[in-house]
Amino acid sequence: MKIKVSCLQMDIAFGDPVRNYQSAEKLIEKAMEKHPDILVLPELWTTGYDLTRLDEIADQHAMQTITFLQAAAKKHKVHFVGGSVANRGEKGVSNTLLIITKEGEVIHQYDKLHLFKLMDEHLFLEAGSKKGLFQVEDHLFAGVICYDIRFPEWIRAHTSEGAVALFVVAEWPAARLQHWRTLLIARAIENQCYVIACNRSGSDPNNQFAGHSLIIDPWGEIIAEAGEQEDILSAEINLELVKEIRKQIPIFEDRKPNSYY
Ligand SMILES: NC(=O)CCC(=O)C(=O)O
Repeated sequence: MKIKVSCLQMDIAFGDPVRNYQSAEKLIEKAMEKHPDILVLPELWTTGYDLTRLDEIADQHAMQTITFLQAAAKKHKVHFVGGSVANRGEKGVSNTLLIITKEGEVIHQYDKLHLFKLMDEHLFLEAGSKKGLFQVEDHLFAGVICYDIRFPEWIRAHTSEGAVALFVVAEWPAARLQHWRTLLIARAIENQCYVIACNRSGSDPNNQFAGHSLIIDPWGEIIAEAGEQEDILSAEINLELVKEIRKQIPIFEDRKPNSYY
């Protein structure tokens, strides 16, 4: 089964949701020229890391972003791994990944588990606890957020339940571009899954971001990579390849989890 995915590597206006919805709308229109099945947006794309102003700009139950993505999904008949948003709920603000089908149904919301202290997330955000597994047209996928890729056991918790592709949404700084590329390739090889990783471009008052969104096959080969600037990165993924590679080197059968801890 072949699926076309596109990452919207957008520049994010700091603390300005109105501008960011406008930018996203334009990028979505442009991305649809290539007729993708799934569109991916970056982390915290409506606000950026303007965490000190979350009282003003966090999205109440993510409703504004959900409504925006539902309309786009139905208009273009495309599934969304809709990036993450600063989502104000009952217990505070979470960094929430939104999965919306082409029919406009919200099928999963994943709250980032590992909060990144270097960018003050622990001071302003609540950590989640549930996995990012979701199903699109009979395929089991996983969605995680940025710093989560440094935790191989968290990714393995998803692939050992059968996930065949890992979607990563990120605001990853250029200062650690080498980590970004190396970790994503490693997660693809060790889990024998596709990795579709959408980073942002541009800068905010504290960081220059790396761009370099990546689409990596289950053998660890990069099949598409963006540069530093705002861009749309597209590729076709072939989910049969996951089955073939898992058969050739059966790591999921060969694991010895009882000996690991
Ligand atoms: N937004 C993030 O989670 C950034 C993670 C990061 O930069 C890292 O090095 O890890």
